[in-house]
Amino acid sequence: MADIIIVGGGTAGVVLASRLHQRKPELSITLIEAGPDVTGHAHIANPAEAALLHFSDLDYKYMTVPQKHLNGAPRYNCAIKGLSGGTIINTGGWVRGDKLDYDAWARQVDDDRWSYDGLLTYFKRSEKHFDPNADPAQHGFDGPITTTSVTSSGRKFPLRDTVFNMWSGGLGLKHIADGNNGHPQGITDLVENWKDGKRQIASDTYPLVGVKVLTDTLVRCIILENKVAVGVELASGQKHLVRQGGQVIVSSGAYGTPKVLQLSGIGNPALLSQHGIDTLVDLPQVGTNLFDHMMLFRYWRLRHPEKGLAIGSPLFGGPNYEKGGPVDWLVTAPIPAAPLKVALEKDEGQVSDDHPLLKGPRSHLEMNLLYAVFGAEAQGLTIPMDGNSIMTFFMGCLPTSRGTVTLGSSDPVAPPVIDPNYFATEADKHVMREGFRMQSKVMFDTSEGKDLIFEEHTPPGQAVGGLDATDEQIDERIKLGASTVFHPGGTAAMGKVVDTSLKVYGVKNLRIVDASVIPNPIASHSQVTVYAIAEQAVDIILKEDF
Ligand SMILES: Cc1cc2nc3c(=O)[nH]c(=O)nc-3n(C[C@H](O)[C@H](O)[C@H](O)COP(=O)(O)OP(=O)(O)OC[C@H]3O[C@@H](n4cnc5c(N)ncnc54)[C@H](O)[C@@H]3O)c2cc1C
Repeated sequence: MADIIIVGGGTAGVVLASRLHQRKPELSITLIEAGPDVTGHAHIANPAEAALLHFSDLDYKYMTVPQKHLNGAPRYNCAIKGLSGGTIINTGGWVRGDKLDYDAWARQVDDDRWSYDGLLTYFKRSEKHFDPNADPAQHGFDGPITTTSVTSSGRKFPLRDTVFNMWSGGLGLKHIADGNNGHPQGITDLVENWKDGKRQIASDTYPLVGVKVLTDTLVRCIILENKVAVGVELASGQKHLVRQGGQVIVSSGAYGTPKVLQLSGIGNPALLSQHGIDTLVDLPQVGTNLFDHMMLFRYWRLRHPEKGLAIGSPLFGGPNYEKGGPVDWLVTAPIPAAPLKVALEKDEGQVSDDHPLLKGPRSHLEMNLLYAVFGAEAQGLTIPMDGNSIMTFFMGCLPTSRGTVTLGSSDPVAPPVIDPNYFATEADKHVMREGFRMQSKVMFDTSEGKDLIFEEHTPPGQAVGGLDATDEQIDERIKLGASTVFHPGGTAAMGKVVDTSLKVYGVKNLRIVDASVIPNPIASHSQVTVYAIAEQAVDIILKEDF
């Protein structure tokens, strides 16, 4: 019998298992992962090959239910089945986000361990920061995950200065030297967790030697005896038990964790009974509160592609170009509070100026410009990656739309029913329209943009997205083309499903450690937060229980 069983060997599960073993080798830890060990897989080391993993055997290939506010169309939501989880496919953006979001989280659950300062030790513990001269109060230099910036990798893209001037001239934003110190608003070098241009999956950076790892092993449910977790049952029917006083930790990701809980009889009785599952713990918030970041790509034809400005041109290439993404700058911006307040009031009734999304200013939008084109077919466009075009991206960082993850069946192999309810609120619509307009301004209304861009590739049947685009025209573009940034969270939220020590309410010896515990969206990409949650969980578990 194990001391600890971890369900899900993804990002959080691997960190937990590795660190718990490192800190207390006498603990017997079993890590159970539904997918395979991907060591040596052909398409993983090179980040540029991630596209080949989408819709592969490593992808759960989730589709959402038809999205009411996106023309009734479902959306593809990739999630990875394999030891190391999302780190097998993710884009490597290493983005800590905004201090204010973590501080709001801590205030909401009344526990400073989840504030920015409370998590800082763990942000630092996970990283080996690329700049040895960076502020040691903010950065770690001997953690497992090597980070790199555009500058530190030696990439020098031809449009670097032009694009900087577009963002700063168009939006009035300033350069910031460090975008990962909790104050990201401005224009900063993109930071990624590539090491010499290669992917670092969680199980490479956090070794699992000494941990009992079961791969290709799907957990059906947690075994509860009188509301105490005593082990897990596999889809095969086999059982794995923890010793008395041992612990089960669910780290199955924002889609997998609520599914495992619900299959275990922990959830909303009305929903569980639809699948013949007896409710053992009445916890209706399980699987609610799903949030996700939504984004829109836009595509732009270059005026002078012969200068070799983008991937596909034979002239685009240079020292170290393979060391990271074809991007220079990450841009984080607030939006004006007054019109956002009007939108929020349509959703929530009267709100005060102290509303969490108004006071700050908060980091509402993230944007960048890529010297590449991909994904255009989702908007009905055919744009070859031949160096003639580039693309931009913007993401609404603090969505207020909330959705659900529920069971479609009591069969553990069946996918969960995912309804992110994208674009449901007036506030989200307002923020996305602002993002669209900011990009139009940068591309059409700065001297650098006018020199650079010949025209936008407008999706068929859509109005040209010029400076005078109406709300309705922008909404149509978003309904057609918006998609996930693959940052689901919140489905076993702290304060709703788990307490601030990550313990499931109403159950003994059961914790959750993964993206599902984050109570509200963070203006970041989620891996930094997930690594920090797992690092902090190790301290909490060892202090409180072992
Ligand atoms: C395509 C893509 C691009 C991304 N890009 C970025 C990026 O650039 N930057 C960034 O910060 N973040 C990015 N992310 C998000 C980031 O990778 C995730 O937020 C993070 O990996 C989530 O970690 P997790 O531990 O919560 O879940 P996961 O890493 O998803 O791990 C969950 C694991 O649990 C396993 N599991 C589920 N159910 C069971 C079960 N019943 N039994 C056994 N095992 C089970 C799964 O197979 C999986 O391995 C991206 C994600 C994707 C999919």
